[in-house]
Amino acid sequence: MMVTSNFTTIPIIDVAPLLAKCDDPNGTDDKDLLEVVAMLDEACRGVGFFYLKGHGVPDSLVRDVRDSTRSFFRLQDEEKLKIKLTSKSGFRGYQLIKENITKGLPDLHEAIDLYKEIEPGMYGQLGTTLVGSNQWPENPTRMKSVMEKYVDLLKEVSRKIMRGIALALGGPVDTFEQEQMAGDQFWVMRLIGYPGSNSNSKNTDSVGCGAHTDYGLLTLVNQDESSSALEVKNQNDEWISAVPIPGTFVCNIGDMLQVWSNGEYRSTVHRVIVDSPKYRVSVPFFYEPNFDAAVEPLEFCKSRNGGVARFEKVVYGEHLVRKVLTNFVSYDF
Ligand SMILES: N=C(N)NCCCC[C@H](N)C(=O)O
Ligand SMILES: O=C(O)CCC(=O)C(=O)O
Ligand SMILES: [Fe+2]
Repeated sequence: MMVTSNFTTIPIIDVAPLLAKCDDPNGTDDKDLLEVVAMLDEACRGVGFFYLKGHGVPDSLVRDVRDSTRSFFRLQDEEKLKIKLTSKSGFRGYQLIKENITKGLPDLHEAIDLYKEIEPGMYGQLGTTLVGSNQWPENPTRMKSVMEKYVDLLKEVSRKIMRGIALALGGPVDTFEQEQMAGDQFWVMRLIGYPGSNSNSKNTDSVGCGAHTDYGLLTLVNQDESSSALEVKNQNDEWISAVPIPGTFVCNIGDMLQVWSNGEYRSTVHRVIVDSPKYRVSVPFFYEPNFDAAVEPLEFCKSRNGGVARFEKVVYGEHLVRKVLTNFVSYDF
């Protein structure tokens, strides 16, 4: 298939046939499913981003996730800081505007960081930085139950998309469900609020989140419908806007899938530009490999490239912890 990396649009993929049939032992020959697989292959190869349509997550829940996030960020700082993110909280909790840094510059966003629970001793030394449970606010009271329900549904959608991606890469359907890969997958979720800005130029006052790639397998972004802010970089260094499309998630490939696919699928650089006076809420869910997965190019991907590995082996948890430890102005709190 043609690799078109100077994309100017982001494809929309209706994954309903894949979700319906990917767990059925005979379903993977289905014509509609294979059509989705072909579209995934093209999108992951050429763009690294696509809109996920037909995901089956109820719109009321998708909205509730954004609305409860918005109500929390409307509270006074004093209230929000009751669940402050610290090194002692396993980097879980609330961070103020400009406390998160990307490439050395503070980002114009506030956020709550959530991770799958890690109990003391799990993963040995590797797990210590993120040991803990998530911190939930008193208000809105429904936040915890809304988010936990949402995480459960998004994990299942993501597992099925990864089945489609496994087929798209030419591997067995359950490639990523293997015990040592993402059979006991980790997850991350960020509830993010971007303050409105009057800046209409793309200067440092308008960087909601600096240019970066995501760390794991697959990201599903639930963004406000009314503000366009997420931008994706193509190979000509042009920024393509991922305008919100109601009823869809923006979906993109993370660093670990880039490594497993031996670079056939890229973790594409993206950023968030805040140049509208309107407050924007966005909630990315990150579906990740096992915390302790050792990730290296898959044999069936490498073989298409003369058996040459384009990436070195990386342990996902080490990659994540390295990022977390450099993501904050000061984590000595
Ligand atoms: N868990 C994920 N993928 N989070 C993405 C955050 C990207 C911004 C972060 N400050 C950075 O510099 O990476
Ligand atoms: O705010 C967004 O829409 C995306 C944020 C993002 O790229 C991230 O948190 O990794
Ligand atoms: Fe991102």
